[in-house]
Amino acid sequence: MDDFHRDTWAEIDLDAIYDNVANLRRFLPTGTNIMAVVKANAYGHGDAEVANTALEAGASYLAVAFLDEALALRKKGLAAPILVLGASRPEDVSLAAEHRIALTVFRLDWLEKAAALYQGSAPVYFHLKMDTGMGRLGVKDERETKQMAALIERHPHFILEGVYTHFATADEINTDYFSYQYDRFLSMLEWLPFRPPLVHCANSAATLRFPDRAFNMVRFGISMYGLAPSPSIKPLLPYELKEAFSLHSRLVHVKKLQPGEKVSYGATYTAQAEEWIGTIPIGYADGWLRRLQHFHVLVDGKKAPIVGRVCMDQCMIRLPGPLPVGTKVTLIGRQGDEVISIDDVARHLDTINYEVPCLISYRVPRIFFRNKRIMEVRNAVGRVGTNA
Ligand SMILES: Cc1ncc(COP(=O)(O)O)c(CNc2conc2O)c1O
Repeated sequence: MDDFHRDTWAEIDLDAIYDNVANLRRFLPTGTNIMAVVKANAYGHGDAEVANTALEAGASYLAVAFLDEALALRKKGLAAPILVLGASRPEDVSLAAEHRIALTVFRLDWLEKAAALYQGSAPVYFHLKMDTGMGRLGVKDERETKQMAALIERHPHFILEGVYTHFATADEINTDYFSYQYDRFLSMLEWLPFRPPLVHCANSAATLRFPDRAFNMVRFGISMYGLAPSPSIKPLLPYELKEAFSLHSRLVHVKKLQPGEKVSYGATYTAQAEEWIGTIPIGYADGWLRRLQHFHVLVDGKKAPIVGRVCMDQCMIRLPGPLPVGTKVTLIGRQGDEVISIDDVARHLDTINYEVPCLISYRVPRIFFRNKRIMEVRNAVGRVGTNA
C-alpha cells in the first residue's frame, strides 16, 4: 500500500462496483457475457482494482480505449481477455498478440498493413467495428466488410473473435435513432459470411433498457461505477445503482475575516460580515475545476460554499462557524443527511457525470475499500513518468 502526505483523497467503494456488476449478472440472460469497460483508469476509479472486482462479480472480458491501457493492466497482473475499443497502429499487432489483447478493426487498408507486418505465430484476435450511426469509428461499406472478413479468414493467425457497434442515443428517452442503429446493425451483420463468437452493441444504457437486444455480450461502463447513463433515463433503470466514488479533504487553515476582507486571486470575493473561512488542499490541478467556484462542499455535516477563485492546489470555503484545522471536508459523498453526488457536480459544471471522476487527476490518491475495509492505497504522484 502506498502512503500519501496531503490530506486530500478519493475513496473507491469496490463493494459498490461488485454489487453493480453482480446485479447486472442476475438481470441479464445467462448466456450474455459482461465486458467491464475500464478505460481512462476505470473512469478515474482505478483500472486494476475495478477490473479485478468486476471479474470477481461475473464479468468475463475487459475493455480499454488504447493499447497502452491494456498493456498496463497486463503489467498489473490482469489475465482476462481485453479489447482495445479505440484505434491502434498496424505495427502494434504483434505486441497485442503477445499479450492476448484483442484489437478493434474497421479499415481494410489498416488490416492489409497489419497482415503484411505481422511476423508472429500467436493468434491475433480482432473485433470488427461497424458504424451504424455513431459516426466515430467503424466500417460502413459492404464490400470493404466482406474483404476484411475474407482477409482474416485467409490469414493463418488472424481470428475474427467479435463484431460490434456503438449507440449514439441509447441514453435518450426518444428511441428512434437507437432503433435505426439497431436495425442497421442487424442488416450489416448479414454482410459477414459467418457470425463471430462475440456480437455486442450495448453500452450501459442499452444494456439496462433493452437487455433483449444485447446479443451475447454487453459493454458495461458508467453504470458499473453506480452512475446513470443520463438524468432522463435514471427513472427507467431496472435496479438501484451504488455510486462507488467519493472525494474528501481536510481543513488546513481556518481564519475569521472582517467585513470587506477579500479571498483568493482577483480578490473577487468580499466578506459581507464577520466570516469564518477554511482553506482545503485541492485545486484545479486535481481536477476540481475553477468553474466549481460558487458550488459547495460538506463540512461538519453542512453545506459550505466555495468562495473566491479555485486555485491550482487549494480552494477556500465559508464555514458555518469556527472549526478546528483537520476537520474532514467532503467534496463528493455523504456527511450525515447531506449528500453531494457526482451528478450534482456534473450539473453545476454543465457536463455529464462521466467527466467528473475522469477529471480527478493522478495527483489525488485513491483509497480502495472492499468488505468495508481498506484493501489498497494508490498514490501515483512521483510515479508519473517512471515505471509505476
Ligand atoms: C465503444 C464503447 N463501448 C462501451 C462504452 C461504455 O459506455 P457506458 O460507459 O455508457 O456504459 C463506451 C464508452 N465511451 C464513452 C463514454 O463517454 N465518452 C465515450 O467515448 C464506448 O466508447
